[in-house]
Amino acid sequence: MSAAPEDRAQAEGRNSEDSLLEEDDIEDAGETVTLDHARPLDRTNRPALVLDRVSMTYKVPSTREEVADNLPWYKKAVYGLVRRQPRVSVRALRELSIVVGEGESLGIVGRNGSGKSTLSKVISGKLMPTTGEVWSSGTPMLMGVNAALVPAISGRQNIILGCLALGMSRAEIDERLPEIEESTGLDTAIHLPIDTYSSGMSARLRFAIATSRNPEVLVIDEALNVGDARFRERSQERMKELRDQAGCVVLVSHSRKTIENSCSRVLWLDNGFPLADGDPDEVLEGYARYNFLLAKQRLKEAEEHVNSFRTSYRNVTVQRT
Ligand SMILES: Nc1ncnc2c1ncn2[C@@H]1O[C@H](COP(=O)(O)OP(=O)(O)OP(=O)(O)O)[C@@H](O)[C@H]1O
Repeated sequence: MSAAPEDRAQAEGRNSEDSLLEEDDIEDAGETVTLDHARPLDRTNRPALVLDRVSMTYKVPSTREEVADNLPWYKKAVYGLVRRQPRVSVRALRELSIVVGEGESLGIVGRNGSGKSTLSKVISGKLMPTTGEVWSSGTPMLMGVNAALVPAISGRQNIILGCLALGMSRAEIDERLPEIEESTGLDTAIHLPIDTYSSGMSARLRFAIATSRNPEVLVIDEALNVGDARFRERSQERMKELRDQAGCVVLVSHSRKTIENSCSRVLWLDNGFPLADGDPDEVLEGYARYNFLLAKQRLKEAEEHVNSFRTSYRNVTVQRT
């Protein structure tokens, strides 16, 4: 284990603007995982990624009048003086501890605003968690739909730039360039400026750049949902290769098919809470039923359904040796 962002003090103020589930309802007891390289884990392979009591609370300005009304007089005065809106805490991630083993691919599902992107940013180090620590066996790489590409230059030049940004030497890039170009499947379009590309073509390029280095921990946020059947097949093959090379993949997606085809395990988040973590068929089935009940406005049944998952979920306990 190498990377360990520092523990940060608990954020002040714990009032989320809307919360479906209460924190006290999450049980803390559960499996214990020991961070010791010499001893392999029972349940997983060696850990590639460990999240230890990670949570994330954003502080954001709010125009909601009750927020301002409920402030003590001195805070009202301060906000009035600096003409700022009062801030509220949005709890994007409640306390979460998970271990992802080498060779595993973890899918993350959940409704809009459930904390998936926040989690992917925390894992990849783009965002410092409010509490807790993230440990990984290598530097995690986040590949998102918005990964930066330079529009005016060709696909090939973007590959070179992207690989330089990933820390590859020019000689290494020259050696691997034909293989990376081939993996995009873009053929002669690789020589055209990428502002002429379709979104699927750009997605292929981003995927090829991000996976060119065999990162030990690859975090993919939605990027596989675009592209045609051939691209999806290629990307699944590549993800399998990455997993086989003892890395781990974390994939955020709204597409059940993408998760089904690519993941060996699925984490379901709801309003920042982990509801289930396990077999893809089981978790995806539960999530699909929840969405079905919500869509049919069968809210009581939906709540009972979600509660049955909530009570069966166990956070792991991470111990250091
Ligand atoms: N930069 C930010 N500042 C303040 N609040 C944020 C920020 N990013 C996300 N949030 C809030 O955190 C919560 C979780 O958002 P997040 O984007 O992680 O959810 P998500 O599951 O990825 O959603 P979606 O499926 O819609 O992409 C939401 O309530 C959102 O409003």
